[in-house]
Amino acid sequence: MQNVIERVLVTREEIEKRCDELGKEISEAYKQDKEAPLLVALLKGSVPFLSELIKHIDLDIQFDFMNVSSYQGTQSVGDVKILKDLDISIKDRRILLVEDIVDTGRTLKKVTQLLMNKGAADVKVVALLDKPERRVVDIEADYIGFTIPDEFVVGFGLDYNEHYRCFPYVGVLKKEVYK
Ligand SMILES: O=P(O)(O)OC[C@H]1O[C@H](OP(=O)(O)OP(=O)(O)O)[C@H](O)[C@@H]1O
Ligand code: HPA
Ligand SMILES: [Mg+2]
Repeated sequence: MQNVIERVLVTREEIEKRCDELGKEISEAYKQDKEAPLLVALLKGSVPFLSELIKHIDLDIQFDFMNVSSYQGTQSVGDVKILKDLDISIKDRRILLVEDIVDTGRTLKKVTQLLMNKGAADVKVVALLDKPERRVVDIEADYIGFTIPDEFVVGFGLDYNEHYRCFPYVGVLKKEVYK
């Protein structure tokens, strides 16, 4: 275990197994549609999760990326800025938003509203992690990988100031790293 990690919360094997389950659920939910959903992944944290999840979705899905930023270090700054918009038109498309974590919920709320305003037929959310104790806005993901306690986590896409994203598991960051 890397020495900045206090303890591992979710192992690589648990993530793979859960992505398989989520992929099957999602495939089942959208299988009657004429057109498969467009997965919209939020850069950068959701990239490892998107990569694992799409292996398990048995539909002709497409994916695209948006980049919004809301965190500096371990602090949510409240204001969600759009740094990169979508390339593909989402008018009348069913969207599945792919997130690494729902924490305060501000990012999800803002992006969901934005996609609806652009004319999406429907927006659902799949999140690898959910930290419900930290929520400040009323929003929930439709598909959740793991519910975790109120601790700052890194790995499998999640960073602390752009570090530790590439750990293959999700772990609690030692407080001495950021205090
Ligand atoms: O529920 P919230 O409190 O809004 O927090 C969740 C969001 O914050 C992080 O993004 P960040 O801005 O750190 O971008 P990143 O994915 O590039 O790390 C994370 O990846 C989520 O998108
Ligand atoms: O616990 C977290 N870790 C990394 N990034 C985050 N963005 C929101 N919560 C977290
Ligand atoms: Mg981040």
